[in-house]
Order: sequence, then C-alpha cells, then structure tokens
Amino acid sequence: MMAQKRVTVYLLSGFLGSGKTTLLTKAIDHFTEAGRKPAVIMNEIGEVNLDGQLVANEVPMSELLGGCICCSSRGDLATALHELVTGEQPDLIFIESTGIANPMEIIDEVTDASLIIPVELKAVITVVDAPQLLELNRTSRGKTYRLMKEQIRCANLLLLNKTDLLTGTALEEVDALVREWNPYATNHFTVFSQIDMRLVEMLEEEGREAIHLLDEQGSHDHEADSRTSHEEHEHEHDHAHEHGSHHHHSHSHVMAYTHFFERAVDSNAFEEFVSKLPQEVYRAKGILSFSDTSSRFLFQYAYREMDFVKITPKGEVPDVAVFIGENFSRNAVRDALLKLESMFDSDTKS
Ligand SMILES: Nc1nc2c(ncn2[C@@H]2O[C@H](COP(=O)(O)OP(=O)(O)OP(=O)(O)O)[C@@H](O)[C@H]2O)c(=O)[nH]1
Repeated sequence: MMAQKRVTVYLLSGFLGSGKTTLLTKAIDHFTEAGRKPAVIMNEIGEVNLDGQLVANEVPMSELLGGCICCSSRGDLATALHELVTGEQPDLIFIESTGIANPMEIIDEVTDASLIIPVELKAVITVVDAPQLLELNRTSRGKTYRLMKEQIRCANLLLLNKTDLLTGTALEEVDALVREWNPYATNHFTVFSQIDMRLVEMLEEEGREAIHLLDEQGSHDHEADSRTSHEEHEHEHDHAHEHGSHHHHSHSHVMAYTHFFERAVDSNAFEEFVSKLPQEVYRAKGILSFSDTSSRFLFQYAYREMDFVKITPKGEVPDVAVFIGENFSRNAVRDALLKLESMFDSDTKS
C-alpha cells in the first residue's frame, strides 16, 4: 500500500529566551501567506501559555503545560499530535519545546508517534542565543552550556540569534564554536530570528529529494544528498571556511529517515540489514510485516542491539521504519531497504 500523506513536523529547539517564539510567529505568517495550514504544539514549563498569546487565534494550537515534554509522561506529545492531525488536518506542525528540553527525548517521542500517526519529523531547528552561548563558553560551561550543546548538535538548521548584541569578532567566535559542535547544519546569523523561510521549506523538501530549491536562485551552495564520506565533509567544511561562508549546506546530517514499506520484506534479510547499519545510525524503530511471518512486529534498535516484538497495531498503521542518527546517508539506507523490498517481487503482502 502507498503510505498516506504525512504531516510535516518541525521541532523548534533552543534555550530559554533564545528567540523560538519570535521565529515561530514569523514562520506561521510565512506559511499561512503561502496558503498552507500550520498548527502548533506549545510546551511550557509554567501552568500558563504566555507565548501562545503571540500566535494568531486561527492557528490550531495544542498546549502541553506545567512541565517539560521530555520529562512529562510519555505519550502526551503523541496524543497532542494525534488530536491536531485528526481534528485540524494541518499541513505542518511546529513543536516549540521548552528552553530546557533535551531535544533527543523529543525526537524520540515524535518518531515513536510517527509509527502510528501520519506525521513525519522533518527537521530540528535550533535558535541559539549567541551572546549567552559566548558568555557561557568563556565562563561557567555548566549544565546550561551542555544543554545548549545538545540542542545545537541535533539541529539541521541553526539560527545564531541576537547578533545585534555582538561585535564582528564575537560573531566569528560563536560561529566557530557552533560549527565545531555541528559541522553539518547550516548556520545563519539572525536578529529577531529573521531568516529566509525558504530555508525552512527546503528542510521539508529534502526528504523528497528536492534539495535544489535555493540553487535555482543561484545564491547558495548545496552539497549533493548522496555525498556521505567524512573526507568530503571535511573538505567541504574547510572549503566553506576558506571563503568565510556562513552558508555551509550539508544534507547528509540527517537526524531521521522515515521509510514506508510498500511490501513485506524477508525477516532474516531485514535483520542482516539492521546488523550492517552504519554506526552513525544509533537508533531505529518500526512496525513491520515480514514475508515469512504471519504476525506484524514492532522493531527496536538501539546501541547496536535489536529487538522484535509481535504486535497487532490498532487501526490502520502502515509498515514503516524510522532511522535516527547523525551524518548518515539517507539515500544509502533507503536504497538498501528498496532492495529488500524488491527481493520478492511476487510477494505483495502489505
Ligand atoms: N536584542 C535582541 N532581542 C531578541 C532577539 N530575538 C529575540 N529577542 C527578544 O528576546 C526575548 C525572548 O524571545 P522569545 O522569542 O520569546 O524566546 P523563546 O526562545 O521563545 O523564549 P522561551 O519561550 O522563554 O524559551 C524577547 O523579548 C524577544 O523580543 C534579537 O535578535 N535581538
């Protein structure tokens, strides 16, 4: 069966007060004007949603208040996603996490949800409070600093925000620091989170192999999606530095690839594929039908261990697997899975 249309999910990450809500309101305006329907999941540590006041009333919004998504009971976020998708049929959903959230936990929860709800996490956008990061880097390097590092590391797109408060050399310093932590994302200096929203649109297109959106304008330099070797990255990285470019685009820093199976695959062949996953893929999960078993299985993979549990999903759930990692080739994983699917051309069980 063809996979049903998925609602794009973007995770907005960044420390307290970095400029996430400022970005969110701009993104909502942009997508609404472009004729698309955005929805929002707001997570606040406090009991009231103040940021929500800044979002236009007609934008469907789900509020998770009184705690951080990453520590609250698992399932709240999935419930919110489910309600928005079924009740509002949005085209895209922005999740604004609290500034203290560990993004990996949220990525994990959204990708878990994507196994049973038609959503797909397309990218993590992290807003960095550039002056604060610089300050912490020079002084304490404590817990906040480490959290900011986590938020930066898992981003596909990085906004180095509040640059109006920094001088030229400080900008270079913060840019170098962030690049060291995450050479694969694109960095953009921003004031009041002002960026070209086509960069956000491009993240959505990426999964569909349409990565040349901005290339048509001739203004940006993209690496091909299939470039995966470390050397090439290093080269590109150095190259970008030589030219002092702040537009280092890399599309291999994929934090999630979602594969929808069109047919059942052989269980042994699948196991072998999983055992050979590159080590950059550190997490995977899925719901699968195998050509050689009668039951469906929930598949889990973490720290190079895999696990299969028989399940009977409730409702219509497609065969799907999500791969999470840093800097792995989405194409390589996809091609290997397509090959598994075509192993038994006569077997069309789904
Ligand atoms: N000077 C300066 N202030 C900014 C910039 N971007 C945002 N701000 C201000 O910083 C404050 C926090 O911005 P928000 O967008 O609410 O930040 P947030 O990340 O959503 O904050 P939390 O929801 O508390 O995590 C607001 O007063 C913004 O007006 C910037 O580029 N420069």
